[in-house]
Amino acid sequence: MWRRVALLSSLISHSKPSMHNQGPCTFKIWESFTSQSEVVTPSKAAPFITFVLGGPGSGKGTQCAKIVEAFGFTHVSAGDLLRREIASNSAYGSVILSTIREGKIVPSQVTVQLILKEMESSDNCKFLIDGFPRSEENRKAFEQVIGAEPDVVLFFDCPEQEMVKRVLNRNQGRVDDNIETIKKRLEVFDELNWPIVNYYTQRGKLHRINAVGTVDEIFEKVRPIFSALRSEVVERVRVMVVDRELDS
Ligand SMILES: Nc1ncnc2c1ncn2[C@@H]1O[C@H](COP(=O)(O)OP(=O)(O)O)[C@@H](O)[C@H]1O
Ligand SMILES: O=c1ccn([C@@H]2O[C@H](COP(=O)(O)OP(=O)(O)O)[C@@H](O)[C@H]2O)c(=O)[nH]1
Ligand SMILES: [Mg+2]
Repeated sequence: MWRRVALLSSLISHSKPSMHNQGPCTFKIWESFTSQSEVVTPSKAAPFITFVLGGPGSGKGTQCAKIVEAFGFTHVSAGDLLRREIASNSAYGSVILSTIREGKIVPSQVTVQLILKEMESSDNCKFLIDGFPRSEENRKAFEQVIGAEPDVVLFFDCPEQEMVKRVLNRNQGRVDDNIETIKKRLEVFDELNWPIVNYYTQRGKLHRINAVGTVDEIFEKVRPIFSALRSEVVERVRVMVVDRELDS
């Protein structure tokens, strides 16, 4: 059974009170992390979700900003949420920091809760989830909690050499933008990314984009994907609003 649940995000000790039932895109969350089902049936009244995959420095964040501007999605960067968690001195902060320093993957439970909390605090119905999932375990945890699969998955495919160059020039003061951590991140990416790519390819959801070229050249490959989806997104938003009105 579907039911609206008090938020998983409330499991995070410092989290603010839930904003669910406030925005037009309030959505239903699967009751627990422990659902046994592997493939979860998507709900019509679910937000429109795009996963944005790609190695470190492949241009995920840069392209997300362009998609937000052109198509009005809300950008949810998993990495930014984790860094915010570190900065806020939360209970998980030190574990997250050491995990990021080592180029490893933060436990799904933490990341999924942060993403859901961010989505639930938004009035929007269409989201870009940037830099997530980073493992099959991430993917399963998210899909079980939200009770749906993403609608679209973008994969920015970029040669390692180019990714390393971009990360080393990023200049955002990140603890993981150094050559030692980048090597580890690339190893982790190479080990864990391909099963996710294969899974969504089989499900007909994956768009592989060659991420070499200028930012604008790459966006011209991204734009038609979202242009083609426009009516589907509009319909989803309509269903979500009707659902909320019926619920209230
Ligand atoms: N197509 C591109 N060509 C050259 N540099 C880029 C391109 N796209 C992004 N960058 C730069 O590369 C760095 C990494 O980009 P970013 O969007 O942060 O990647 P990711 O989120 O995948 O790690 C940033 O400094 C960004 O300005
Ligand atoms: O779902 C996620 C997203 C990020 N990270 C951690 O946060 C780091 C930075 O992620 P971000 O997406 O910001 O890096 P980018 O790929 O954009 O360089 C990663 O290397 C991981 O250690 C994670 O564990 N799970
Ligand atoms: Mg990024």
